[in-house]
Amino acid sequence: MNFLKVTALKDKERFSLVRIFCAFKYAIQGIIHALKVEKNFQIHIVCAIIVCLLSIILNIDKTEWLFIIISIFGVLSLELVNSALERAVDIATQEIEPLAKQAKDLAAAAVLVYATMSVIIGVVILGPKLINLLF
Ligand SMILES: Nc1ncnc2c1ncn2[C@@H]1O[C@H](COP(=O)(O)OP(=O)(O)OP(=O)(O)O)[C@@H](O)[C@H]1O
Repeated sequence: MNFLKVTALKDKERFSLVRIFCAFKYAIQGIIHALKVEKNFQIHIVCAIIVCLLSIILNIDKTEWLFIIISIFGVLSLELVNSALERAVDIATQEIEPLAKQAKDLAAAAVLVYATMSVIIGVVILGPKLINLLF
């Protein structure tokens, strides 16, 4: 192991507020980038805002809020991972590759599975209250 690698390793092990701040800054840059260019992420954000507004109007309780929050943040996180994986695959190959297709389809499937669960949670929590309000 050369000197630079040892120094980098030591630096990583050392508690550093600057390093934590930088990691936070890069993560925020990732979110801003996704907000600007990722259509699916933008759609999920709009859906999340609508669900939150409905939840406030329908006055859901604390436990219901926890389920809604876990659903929203879970979908958003998976969407970000999906976008990252798409980029990683695109860097790995520009060719049409069965493995590249599988990697992207599997990542998209992960979002779909979690989003389906989130819709079910939303319907179970908000559905009856919405029906009561409207009829
Ligand atoms: N290199 C590749 N080889 C084979 N199939 C690919 C490859 N790249 C993409 N695909 C297929 O095309 C689909 C769409 O890929 P793309 O990179 O456009 O992502 P996307 O699903 O459009 O994502 P987003 O809309 O979030 O950008 C993938 O799910 C996959 O099935």
